[in-house]
Amino acid sequence: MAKIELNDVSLTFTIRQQRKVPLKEYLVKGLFRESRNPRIPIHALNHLNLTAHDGDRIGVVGHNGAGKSTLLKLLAGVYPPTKGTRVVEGRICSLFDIALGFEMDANGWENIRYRGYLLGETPKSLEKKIDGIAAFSELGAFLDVPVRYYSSGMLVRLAFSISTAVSPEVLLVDEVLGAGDLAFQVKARERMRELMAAARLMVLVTHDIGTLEQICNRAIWLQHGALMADGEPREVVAKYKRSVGPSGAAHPVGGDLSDTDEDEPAARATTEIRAAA
Ligand SMILES: Nc1ncnc2c1ncn2[C@@H]1O[C@H](COP(=O)(O)OP(=O)(O)OP(=O)(O)O)[C@@H](O)[C@H]1O
Repeated sequence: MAKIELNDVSLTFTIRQQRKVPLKEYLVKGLFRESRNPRIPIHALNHLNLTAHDGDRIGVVGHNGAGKSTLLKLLAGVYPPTKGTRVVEGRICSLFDIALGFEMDANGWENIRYRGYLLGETPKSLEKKIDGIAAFSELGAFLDVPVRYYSSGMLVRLAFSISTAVSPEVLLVDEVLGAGDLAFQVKARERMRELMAAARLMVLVTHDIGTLEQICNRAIWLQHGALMADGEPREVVAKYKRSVGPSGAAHPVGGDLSDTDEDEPAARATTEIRAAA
């Protein structure tokens, strides 16, 4: 049985206003002082409650920076909640940032093994799947070459072929359908359809409302990290669309930057971005 249970979950990132600066500038400008380089909390998720069970196919909608990807990463266990509790039961398959984390000096075959083990395969179970993974990637002789020499599209092919060879119970997907070239996309879509049908529980982040309404039986709408609506996809999407309005500029993008955070964030991101405060 697969299950997701988020109880009053909040996730706050803390960033610094200044980007990375040379040591000299850091000392001369006194950037070590809190007042000169203040911490800025970004409330990416705000007091979220969500329960999902077998059979739920949840589509997540919301503006840029609403917290959709952060929610997926929290469900996958990449980020712990700053506040509240997260329970996810079932074997998780995460389809986001899939081309990251390869061993660049290892070849394709070796990377299939490394990643397969990370996904919970055993040497025995992987042996049965490895030829299928290689065939799906269509990388042929390139599988003997260190992945450092792959193009970005070839890396995506390999990553997608491995990640989708498992049988997930909880499938977490973030706009992955644009993977690879045109020929690969056709195959990838078919594979995704099979995977989604096989998963017990799915959470899909997408800006493609048509796909969401086709695939999902439930939708949630996030705005500045808060849950605005949860229910039947058409109704939730209609509410989201109404909030955007005909001009398309109903609310500022990004997470909530209001300075009302009382928490010491558990997930402090090291980031070089200059906060657009
Ligand atoms: N690693 C990080 N460090 C600091 N802030 C972050 C980090 N990741 C996300 N954020 C912030 O958290 C907020 C939510 O970001 P998230 O990526 O979850 O949005 P999203 O809804 O997926 O947006 P989009 O539709 O643009 O992909 C944003 O304000 C973003 O700036």
